[in-house]
Amino acid sequence: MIPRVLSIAGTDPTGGAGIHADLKSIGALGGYGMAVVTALVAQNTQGVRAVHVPPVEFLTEQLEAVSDDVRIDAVKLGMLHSAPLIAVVSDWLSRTRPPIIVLDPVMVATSGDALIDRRATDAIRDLCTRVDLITPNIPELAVLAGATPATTWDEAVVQATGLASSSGTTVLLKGGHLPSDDCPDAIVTASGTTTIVGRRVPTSTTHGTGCSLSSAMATLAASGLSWPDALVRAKAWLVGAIEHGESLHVGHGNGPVDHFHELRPHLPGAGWCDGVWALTNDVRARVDECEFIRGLQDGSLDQARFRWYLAQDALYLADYSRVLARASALAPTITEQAFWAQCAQNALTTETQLHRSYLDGAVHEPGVTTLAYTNHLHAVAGTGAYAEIVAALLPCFWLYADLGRRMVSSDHAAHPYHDWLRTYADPAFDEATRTAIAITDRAAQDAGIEQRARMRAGFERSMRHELDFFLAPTRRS
Ligand SMILES: Nc1ncnc2c1ncn2[C@@H]1O[C@H](COP(=O)(O)OP(=O)(O)O)[C@@H](O)[C@H]1O
Ligand SMILES: Cc1ncc(COP(=O)(O)O)c(N)n1
Repeated sequence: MIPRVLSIAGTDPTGGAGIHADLKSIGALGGYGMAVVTALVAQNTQGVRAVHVPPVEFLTEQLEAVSDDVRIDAVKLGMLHSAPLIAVVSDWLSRTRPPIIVLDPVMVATSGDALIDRRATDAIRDLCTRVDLITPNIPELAVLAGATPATTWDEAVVQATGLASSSGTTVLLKGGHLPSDDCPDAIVTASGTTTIVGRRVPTSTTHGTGCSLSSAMATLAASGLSWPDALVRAKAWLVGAIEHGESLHVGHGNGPVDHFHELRPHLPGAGWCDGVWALTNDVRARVDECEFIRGLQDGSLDQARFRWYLAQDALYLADYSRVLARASALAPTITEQAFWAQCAQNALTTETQLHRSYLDGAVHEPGVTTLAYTNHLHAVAGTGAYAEIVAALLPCFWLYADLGRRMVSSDHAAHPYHDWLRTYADPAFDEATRTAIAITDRAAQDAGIEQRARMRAGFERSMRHELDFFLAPTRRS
């Protein structure tokens, strides 16, 4: 039988928490999801902006529309914003008596914003006595236990045991908020504790984890699993969802988890590069605005500044070529090895030839900006894996191809920077950039979460060095 699970909760228009997370979790664990909305929340991965609570009579209408028609196997209770809403839900629960009720006593969002009003806390405490499982996080447990937030797992177990005794129900104690390297959870009753160990994923994509876990527990219990067995399954699923959250590229704050990661092993992990490219939009907007780029485009750039830039760029390219050669040395296939070797060669010939035609072979010293960028690339090449090296190399391809494509409309045969503009608008350069992106996407797909975090850091750092490189000619540093 497919369990019919009803979430009674608030909304999250970005789809990561509240009823949206609940419906995804219920579906991911094999249930049929339904939802009654308690509150409309204008929120995203960065925080809560506003909460609108429809009249309580309408909450009753929604609840009855479901229970008049559908046999409900489990209910998950999420954000219950105020005491009158809790009274309506409580009354409906007494009348319909669903076989399984899980209460996630949502009080504060991961962003730190309050999600219930103060008077609702007492009503939640009362509701705890009427459900089968309560899933508080550490701060919520402290409120319900009338204590200060636990700072150790043992202290949290004591508080959870007290809550289980006083409410006469089972508590799912969650270790997410404790400052430890692991991330245990436990099923706690007045008579004992079953701890399920878990590893902590080093990520900020944890928006909606509490919502997701509680609805997963409701679904698994409705499928016949005991609370400890349900927790073992839910936790294995959730840790994977947390690990895959970053590849969704949703939002700039605490991103959501990937509820359906178990459905996707067959799909290519395309899109990693698009995600990090979008994360650097602000840096590239500053590149577009800088005096150097504007002058290059309309031809008004001072020739001396351009020559200074080219001298630095020639020095940069000599080092860039060495790092491209390192990517070639580490490439997993002959095709990729040949691609990077060709790029290393191109950096030394085509582009430095262009420079020689402007620079008359004069010798120059690298500026601090040039050194900072090449030091970064050499550092990645020295210690990083292939995936990290290609991610750090990519901004130089992509930014120039993007600029070349957009600036070509200003080019003409008599443009003072015609050669420069033509080089980067060359379709062959665009093609090489697309290959570099495809290689980096594939490398990201094979990388683990920590390596992807390093790839992202290296990509972002290279992009900031690109911006500095365009700012440097104006400062001559
Ligand atoms: N970084 C993380 N790595 C692995 N599991 C985590 C991480 N953060 C939270 N969890 C798990 O997510 C679930 C929700 O935990 P928690 O953050 O404590 O609650 P809430 O989301 O309600 O604040 C728990 O199972 C917890 O162990
Ligand atoms: C509508 C709603 N309900 C709950 C949460 C808590 O989210 P989390 O699971 O991250 O604590 C939220 N942000 N929004």
